[in-house]
This record gives sequence, structure tokens and C-alpha cells, in this order.
Amino acid sequence: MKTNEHVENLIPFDGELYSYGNIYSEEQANSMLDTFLHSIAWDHDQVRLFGKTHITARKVAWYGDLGRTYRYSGSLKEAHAWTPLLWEIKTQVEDICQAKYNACLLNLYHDGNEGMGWHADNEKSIVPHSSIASLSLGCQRRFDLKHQTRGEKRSLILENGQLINMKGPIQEHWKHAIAKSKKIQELRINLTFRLMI
Ligand SMILES: O=C(O)CCC(=O)C(=O)O
Ligand SMILES: [Fe+2]
Repeated sequence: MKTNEHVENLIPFDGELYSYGNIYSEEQANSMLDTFLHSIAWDHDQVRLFGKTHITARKVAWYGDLGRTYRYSGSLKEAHAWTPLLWEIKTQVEDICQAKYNACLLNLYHDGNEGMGWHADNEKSIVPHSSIASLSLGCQRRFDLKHQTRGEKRSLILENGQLINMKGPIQEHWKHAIAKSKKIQELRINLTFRLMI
């Protein structure tokens, strides 16, 4: 099993970013994608930007420990209870990342017209410097990072079944985004496991 000690930090300063490669086979990842596509309570996301509420084309869902509510982009969300598959993945990801999580945000990108703009996962409800593990399922997409003051940039292609881990002060100094691409016509689901206060 690859852990943080066995993989190199992909950013040069001000935080940690690790990739563990494809932790699931193509068949496993495809089957997970299919299960999530049909069994998750998908909802459109609402994002507040400069005081206005926007409804995203991308769909989201919150799962986690029972009875918890989370504040996320300006609104309160109640987490759905872990499904058996999500729980199984969560425990495997905890082993690999050597961290604990109590919530998972799922994102569904129908195709390359949907992405995620520059942001940091620095909400007050996230335990500061805690690990955020991100599992990609489905079609590959580019994940971009940029340092907020030094202009340093990094990009990686996230593949079907690939796990990455952001931790330390990364969310204070770097932003990340999923670039849109007209060429991409396939679907992708991303799971981010988080530790909420
Ligand atoms: O889809 C991804 O890989 C990124 C998701 C993300 O940054 C987030 O949910 O905060
Ligand atoms: Fe994020």
C-alpha cells in the first residue's frame, strides 16, 4: 500500500499534494461509477458569488456521519447517511491517506462543459490543515493548481480510479480548479473525503 511516506509531494511549498495513482482497477472504478450514478441523491449545487446565488449544471451530493449538517458555499447541508459502498471506499482511503474523514462531497460532471472554478477548500467548517482525499471515477480530467501570491502553477491529469490527497496549509496558499474542455463528452464523478468540525 502506498502511503504519504512513499509518494512525493507534488507541490514545491506551502502545502502537500500526493497522488497514489490508480487505487482501483478499471473494472472496479467503472462499477463504482455506475453504482453512484444510479443510487446517489444528486442535486444541483448553489454557489454564492458576489452576493448572487447561481445554480450549477454540475451536480453534487453530501454524505457523512449521521445527523451532521455542514455549511458549504453559504448554505447549510444535511448529510445523507453513508451508503455501504461509500463507507467501504472511505475506510480504504483512510488506510491509504492515514487520515480520518467524517464527510464526503460527491461531484458529477456530465461532460467537459462542466468544471469547477478556482477555489480553495478553506471553509471554516473544515478542520484546518486536515487531509482532503479526492477519488476520481470515469473520464479523465485536468486538475490545475496555482499559488495565490507566487503565481506558481501545477497540473495533473486525474484518471479513472486515481486517488490524490491535499493536506497541510495547501488550502491557505493554493487554489485548484477542474478546467472545462469542449472535447470531453464523457461523464466523471469525483468524491472528496473531508474532516468537518
Ligand atoms: O472534481 C475534482 O476533482 C475537484 C473537486 C473539488 O475541488 C471539490 O469538491 O472541492
Ligand atoms: Fe476543491
